[in-house]
Amino acid sequence: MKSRASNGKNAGMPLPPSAAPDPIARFRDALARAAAASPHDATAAALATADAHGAPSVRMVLVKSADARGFAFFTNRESRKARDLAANPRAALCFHWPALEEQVRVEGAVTPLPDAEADAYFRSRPRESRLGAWASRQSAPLGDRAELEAAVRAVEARFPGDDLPRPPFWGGYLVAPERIEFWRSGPGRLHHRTVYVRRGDGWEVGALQP
Ligand SMILES: Cc1cc2nc3c(=O)[nH]c(=O)nc-3n(C[C@H](O)[C@H](O)[C@H](O)COP(=O)(O)O)c2cc1C
Repeated sequence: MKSRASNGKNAGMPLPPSAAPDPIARFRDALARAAAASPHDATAAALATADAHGAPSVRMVLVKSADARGFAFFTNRESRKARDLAANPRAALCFHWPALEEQVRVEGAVTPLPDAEADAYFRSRPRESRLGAWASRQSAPLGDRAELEAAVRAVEARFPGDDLPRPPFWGGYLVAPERIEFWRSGPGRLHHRTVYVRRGDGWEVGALQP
């Protein structure tokens, strides 16, 4: 079977400036191109964490911002990923944009985002999502679905108005990148890989074999 990423669609296309000194700007450019190229949410990324014993786990998250500080996502702070991050505050993100035949990998240390930022983002979410955040003890075992629906009704009763505050167990995390790799497909699987490694205030840029 021919993989989507092997058809050399990007062959002959000018490479983005591989020596671009700012990988965050390059990421934002790629994200904008991905958002324009496909109806799928381009901010979706696989988030890999590891527990105290180094055992990895991975799941998708939506990366809500990427700037000089890092890549931000929001979640339940008692979830499995949050427990991993408490024990081992490092993570990796992987974005894949099939329409572009591009991938971006990010690795770095993780810190919780300030509560004020989590409050601001939580307020921007639809009421249903805010109710769900309150009702779900994310990653805990679920007896049956009715249990969850009852939890939603209990939250609705507790907060009848539109003013639904952020649950204390819900918040954001920031992955401060130490390494960012841009991959794009090339002909004959001779793909293009450019890696940026944090060096002090700047970035060291290099190429990797495909
Ligand atoms: C496309 C996509 C985006 C998701 N975004 C988030 C997110 O931003 N935050 C979150 O907590 N879970 C998100 N999820 C659910 C997670 O993948 C995961 O099921 C959940 O966070 C529990 O993971 P954990 O038990 O490893 O902590 C998303 C799932 C998908 C498929």
